[in-house]
Amino acid sequence: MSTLSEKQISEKLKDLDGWQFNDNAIHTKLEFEDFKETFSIMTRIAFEAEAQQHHPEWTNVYNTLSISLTSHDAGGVTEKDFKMAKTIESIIDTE
Ligand SMILES: C[C@H](O)[C@H](O)[C@H]1CNC2=NC(N)=NC(=O)C2=N1
Repeated sequence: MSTLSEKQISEKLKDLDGWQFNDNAIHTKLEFEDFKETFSIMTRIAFEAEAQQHHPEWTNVYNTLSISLTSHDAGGVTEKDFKMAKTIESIIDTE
């Protein structure tokens, strides 16, 4: 899959709340009630990531979760990253 241009990325970011582009990836930082809720969401994201064969780079500290998405195979941001970001948003919205 081919990488998106910076212009395409900023257009697509308009459909996503709280995501930014820098360092060749799209990023968000989320905050939840407590560790249990955060890790439960991470588990759901993990199953979806496996299904899409597209895995986040992430850091969890207690109730915060920082996520970066990039397509290593392609060397930049692709549609796969936006698909995963949308999936993450839909998982969060059902909480
Ligand atoms: C073979 C396998 O599908 C690839 O290595 C996948 C796995 N998960 C991946 N996840 C992410 N975020 N980027 C990739 O380029 C990627 N490649």
